[in-house]
Amino acid sequence: MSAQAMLGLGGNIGEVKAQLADALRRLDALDGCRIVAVSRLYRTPPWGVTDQAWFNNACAAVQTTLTPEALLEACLSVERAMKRERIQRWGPRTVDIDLLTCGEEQRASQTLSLPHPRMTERAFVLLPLKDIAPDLMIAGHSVAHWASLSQTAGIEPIT
Ligand SMILES: Nc1nc2nc(S)n(CCO)c2c(=O)[nH]1
Repeated sequence: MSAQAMLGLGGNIGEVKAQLADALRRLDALDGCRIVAVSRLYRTPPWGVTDQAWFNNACAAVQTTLTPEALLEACLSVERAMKRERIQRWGPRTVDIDLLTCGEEQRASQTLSLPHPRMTERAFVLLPLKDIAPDLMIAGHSVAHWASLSQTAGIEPIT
């Protein structure tokens, strides 16, 4: 059984563009995962902890035969392989991979919430996601609609 999942990728330490490209290559190389679309890269103001460097963000679509739980573990394994350090919650990071959606799956556990609970509030997710899935429905509205409501001040595509 195959489904399309959406990932949010970001970072604000180091050569982020190269790091995100490496993360996507690693995901694409995993059994049961195939990257089928990647958004432009965006420069975005930090959300959450605001006194930190601006981020680079992108979104990717993955065709996958993995369960949501296995896909989450695959994303965490790529972060570990790239030595992503979790220093401070919502603080600076080299590379971060968020599982946003996985087909029509819904989850609400300690380890996994699907769709991602904050994705409709985050312009750094919605703008890249609109590049590749503008008509994806989240909580009754399209990604394009959520993006039109989001605070996009200062967010620019880099690529
Ligand atoms: N602009 C921006 N702000 C963020 N705050 C957090 S936490 N993160 C990590 C994503 O969960 C980001 C991010 O990727 N981009």
